[in-house]
Amino acid sequence: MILVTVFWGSVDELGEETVTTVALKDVTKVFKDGTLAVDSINLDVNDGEFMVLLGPSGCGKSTVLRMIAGLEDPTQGAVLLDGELANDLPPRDRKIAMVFQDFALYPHMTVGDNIAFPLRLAGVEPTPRGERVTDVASALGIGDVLARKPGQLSGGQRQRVAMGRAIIRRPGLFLMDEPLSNLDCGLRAELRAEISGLTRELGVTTVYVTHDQAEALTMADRVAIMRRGVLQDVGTPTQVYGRPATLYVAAFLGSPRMNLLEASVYVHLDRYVTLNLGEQSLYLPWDDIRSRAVAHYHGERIVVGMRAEALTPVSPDSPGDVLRGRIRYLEHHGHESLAFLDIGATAIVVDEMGARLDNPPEGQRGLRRFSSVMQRLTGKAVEAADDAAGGTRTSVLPDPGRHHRRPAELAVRLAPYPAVAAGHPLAVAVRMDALHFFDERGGRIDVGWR
Ligand SMILES: Nc1ncnc2c1ncn2[C@@H]1O[C@H](COP(=O)(O)OP(=O)(O)OP(=O)(O)O)[C@@H](O)[C@H]1O
Repeated sequence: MILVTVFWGSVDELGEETVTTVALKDVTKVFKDGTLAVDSINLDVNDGEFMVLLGPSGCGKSTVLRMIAGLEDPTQGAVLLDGELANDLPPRDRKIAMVFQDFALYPHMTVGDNIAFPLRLAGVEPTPRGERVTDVASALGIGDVLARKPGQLSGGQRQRVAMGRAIIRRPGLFLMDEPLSNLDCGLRAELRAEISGLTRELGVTTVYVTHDQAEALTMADRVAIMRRGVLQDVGTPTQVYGRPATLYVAAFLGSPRMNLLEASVYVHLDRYVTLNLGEQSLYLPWDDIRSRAVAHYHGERIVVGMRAEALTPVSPDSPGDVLRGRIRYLEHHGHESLAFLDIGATAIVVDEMGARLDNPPEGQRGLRRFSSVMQRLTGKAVEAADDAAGGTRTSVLPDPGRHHRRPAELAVRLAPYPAVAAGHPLAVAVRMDALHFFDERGGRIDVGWR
């Protein structure tokens, strides 16, 4: 573990003020060839925060980072650094340090000279420069390779040198673009702990780009999840994992992936809401506050999400919220096994293009019709439901792209050496409070939205 005991504030090595906060206001980037890379993004990164931009390849993460660095101009919107409009500020005046995926070290210079380079450029005298390099290198665990050239280093060492060069001026804002993606798995895990430890210890604001959810969830104070230029969700790892704002985020985060099942909704007023999954149903009790929000979809299809941790194997005759099926196949992962269960349901597979249930167009009319029936029947209850749904549905507009369906294979966690095998029947208790609900556009159906 890297230990740095000096507190680094918002003044850099040369005593210059540094930037510590970033705000993006309706930032859009359209490239010359017409590619819409970033679509009206709003994001605040707070002082000292470790913000991770997460999303698949091509979703626009690097373009966001490059706009913060000043390497790309936004087509529209404002990039604010410490609250000041920075759209026209050249990169060198932004007081930001950046680390890239390919390290970008000078091959002909020694490690020490590489790390010292920003200080040399700024005219710092050799003696203080040398002392500073020694401090930083020993903090990064590369004190013994200062005389080597980058070509004589391992990938992990090269990445540490790149970090050293970036932090030597004690920046207030640190941008990192997939800094670990060229490293092997074990080293990535080691370095991600080091990087997040180091940046926290330094109190430096960090924006970190990755497509690796494990990196995002373990390192971030907050994660911003992007898809095709659109920001889908922003929150702490617990928030985005525990209450994903969109179907896409639900499908993207977690391993095994969240089970996403198509369900038809039927309301039995004052009793429960039936979630018909095909051959089996789950029942959301009416006194569960979420049933009011789900009830809006009476007669329609929604998506019910359940992570493997919401499912516990039970004996086949167990009462309550239980799904029964047959094991299609097992996957052994050493510390656990996963069983994939045929339960006679339909899975929604969210592909890169998007997710949408092709509800009949009259679906919305059905909803309104149902609401008015509810209103007549219950009066107040509908107002509450309306409030809940209106006030809590996410404002994110997921891209209504395509999805596909296939027979569901419900992922269930089992012990490492389970007593069951493919073909065996299995029953699982469902933790109803751990279910997620999404509408036909991929937006979350919820109450008490964060
Ligand atoms: N200079 C450019 N001209 C045209 N299109 C570009 C340019 N740079 C990037 N793009 C496009 O903009 C979109 C977003 O690219 P960006 O590099 O920001 O994605 P990313 O999420 O960082 O992906 P990756 O993880 O693969 O680096 C992609 O469709 C990409 O092809």
